[in-house]
Amino acid sequence: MSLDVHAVVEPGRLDVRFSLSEGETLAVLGPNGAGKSTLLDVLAGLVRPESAHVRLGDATLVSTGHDARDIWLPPHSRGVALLAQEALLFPHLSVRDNVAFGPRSAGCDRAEARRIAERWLERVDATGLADRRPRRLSGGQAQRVAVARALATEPKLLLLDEPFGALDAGVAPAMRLLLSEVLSDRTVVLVTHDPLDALALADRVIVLDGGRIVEEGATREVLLNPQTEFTRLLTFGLAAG
Ligand SMILES: Nc1ncnc2c1ncn2[C@@H]1O[C@H](COP(=O)(O)OP(=O)(O)OP(=O)(O)O)[C@@H](O)[C@H]1O
Repeated sequence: MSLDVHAVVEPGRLDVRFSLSEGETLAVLGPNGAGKSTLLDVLAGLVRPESAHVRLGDATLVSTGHDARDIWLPPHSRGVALLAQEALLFPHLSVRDNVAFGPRSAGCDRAEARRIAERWLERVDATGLADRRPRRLSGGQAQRVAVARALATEPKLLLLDEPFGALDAGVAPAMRLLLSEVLSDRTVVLVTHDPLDALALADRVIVLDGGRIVEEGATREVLLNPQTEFTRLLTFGLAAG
């Protein structure tokens, strides 16, 4: 689904306008406090902007501050899934039931939800983990299950918040490869501190600072021709590769 965003949250916290075509991945970069998480929270429905117009495909998710007819879709009605830094699996459910939870909540019967869960566990190479409880998973395994859980709901928009942030450096490349496979043709907003994530996964990049977009464009264009000090430092050495 295409995404059109105009959102203003508190003075200086966020003031952005951008569009994303169906099937594109957008990486959001920026220094600490730039507004990256606030942007994801607005899209997920966890923060109410003062003024905003957010459309996902044909659906208006938020329209506030424009006229008397405010629209505010609650998080569960948006078709938006958020994958956070920590896997945040339900500890009392097996891996299979964690992944089946979304399809069940969306109205699938038990057998259908189980089939969907098993298909997604296979996609993320976690079939052998299906009967385990989350406490018996490594960080990398838990994050793969979290990817399956997020995608099993067939979200129209997937939000990724530092998806490798809590993983050991040795595990991150395998996760990056997995995501590059399962994210193709999906509409995705990815917050990251790592330019390699952007290069591997994103079609386009925006750089935020002080809540505003200070650079935007095709991934390579932005990363190889940095216009701000932040991006210059972040990508130092990339051009040589
Ligand atoms: N719950 C909140 N209420 C009010 N202001 C907040 C809240 N959370 C964050 N802020 C402020 O909003 C601004 C943007 O913060 P945000 O967490 O979105 O930045 P970020 O780019 O995600 O940073 P980081 O990389 O450190 O996670 C900051 O000035 C921050 O202090």
